[in-house]
Amino acid sequence: MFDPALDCCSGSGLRHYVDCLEDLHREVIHLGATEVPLAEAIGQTLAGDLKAPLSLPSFNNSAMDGFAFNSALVKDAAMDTPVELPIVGASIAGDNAKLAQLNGPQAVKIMTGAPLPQGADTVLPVEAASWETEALTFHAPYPADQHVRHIGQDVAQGRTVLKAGTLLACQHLPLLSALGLGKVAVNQRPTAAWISTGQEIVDDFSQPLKPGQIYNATRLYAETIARDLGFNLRHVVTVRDTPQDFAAALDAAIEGKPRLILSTGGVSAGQYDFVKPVLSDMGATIIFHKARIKPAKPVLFARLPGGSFFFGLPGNPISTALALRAFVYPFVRGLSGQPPEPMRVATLTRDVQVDASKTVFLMGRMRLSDSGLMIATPSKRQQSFQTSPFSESNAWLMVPERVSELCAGDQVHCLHFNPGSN
Ligand SMILES: Nc1nc2c(c(=O)[nH]1)N[C@H]1C(S)=C(S)[C@@H](COP(=O)(O)OP(=O)(O)OC[C@H]3O[C@@H](n4cnc5c(N)ncnc54)[C@H](O)[C@@H]3O)O[C@H]1N2
Ligand code: MOO
Repeated sequence: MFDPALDCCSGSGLRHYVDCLEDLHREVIHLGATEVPLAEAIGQTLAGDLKAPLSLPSFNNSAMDGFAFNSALVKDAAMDTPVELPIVGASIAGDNAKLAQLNGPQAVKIMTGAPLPQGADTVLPVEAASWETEALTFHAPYPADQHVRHIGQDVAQGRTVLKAGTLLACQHLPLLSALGLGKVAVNQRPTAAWISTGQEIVDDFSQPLKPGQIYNATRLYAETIARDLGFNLRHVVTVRDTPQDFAAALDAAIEGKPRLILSTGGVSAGQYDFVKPVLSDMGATIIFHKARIKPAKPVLFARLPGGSFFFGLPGNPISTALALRAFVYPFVRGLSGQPPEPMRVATLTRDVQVDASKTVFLMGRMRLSDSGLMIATPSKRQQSFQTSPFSESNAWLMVPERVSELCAGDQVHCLHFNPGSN
């Protein structure tokens, strides 16, 4: 007999998304900092403020190929009283012989980036100079401080150049490289193990499918998005969906002492949905199971006896992707010492109707309109087995509980698939 209280789709008795986020937040343990080579630090967050160990530039130097001299020497130059400065040498970038020094009325040839000789205060570009091999001739005064790049004009030594928590990206590399920072302290990223479950799942794409089999739609996605979601996937397996196979896979994963173990499938209500009983048998603490959301309703979060955290991601590919983005990512951010992610807001381009009994995440596309407004268009197809609308989308548009309809022009909160793409 149909019992509305047990109706899987009614949402009653399931945990509110916001309560799940609070549960996750409560379990967060800050993993601390680690020093990594600069190139590896990209995509990670700084553990502390980064101070400049040297000034940039670290010496006064020329911004042009030309001649360096002291402007006071030519202050009285005029057409009928020209001033000649003998050219006594050259300052070349990287030539660390002796820093050229000017003694009295002299000039030196100087190359872009070469140190400004002592006694010089200005640079005349070669195209603007009247010169022969031996001397420069001035028929007019020339101002001080032309084409000179001063010590610290980019960065002063000791200055905080990047704040703790900054997500390091490629644009930081020229600065950090110029400062010679070969290693930087970043917040540790959690390590993770991934267990795909299901006897129907085939990982080898060269293998023709037998009746009832399907290719693994989420393993490669997980392996690839892990970096952007802030964790290092170290151990990846696919196992049959029996309690014994899953328990063995879990034991093997635990041996590697990952901070996170993520599995797909087996968390719903069917007879093969063995994840929760296996976890309970091994003494895990189930922190939540099933949320008032769509998709990914059966998502499960637990603490394992050895100290790892476990996420049971629902097996439908789109549910797996949502659970990774909306549950695993906020937790990983916390582990890595980052504050909660501010959600982005966009203007809907069309009306949507949703089930108001749950928080609904819609696949869609966010983009800047021609007028510079962030707009979001939900896909017309939203089923959790549908990988093709997902492939056309770049964000989840979140419609909170108790909202059954949003209209074109309304604001909607969005989670970009790739959190680093802001
Ligand atoms: N009676 C009920 N049935 C279902 C409920 C429910 O509440 N009552 N919830 C549905 C919802 S919602 C979801 S989501 C799924 C989640 O199920 P499981 O996590 O237990 O996952 P499976 O049953 O193992 O698989 C579901 C579906 O996804 C396919 N799958 C699994 N892994 C992969 C993979 N790596 N690549 C591609 N496809 C995958 C699997 O073949 C199934 O079709 O349960 C609903 N059922
Ligand atoms: O939550 Mo399931 O993800 O609706 O298909």
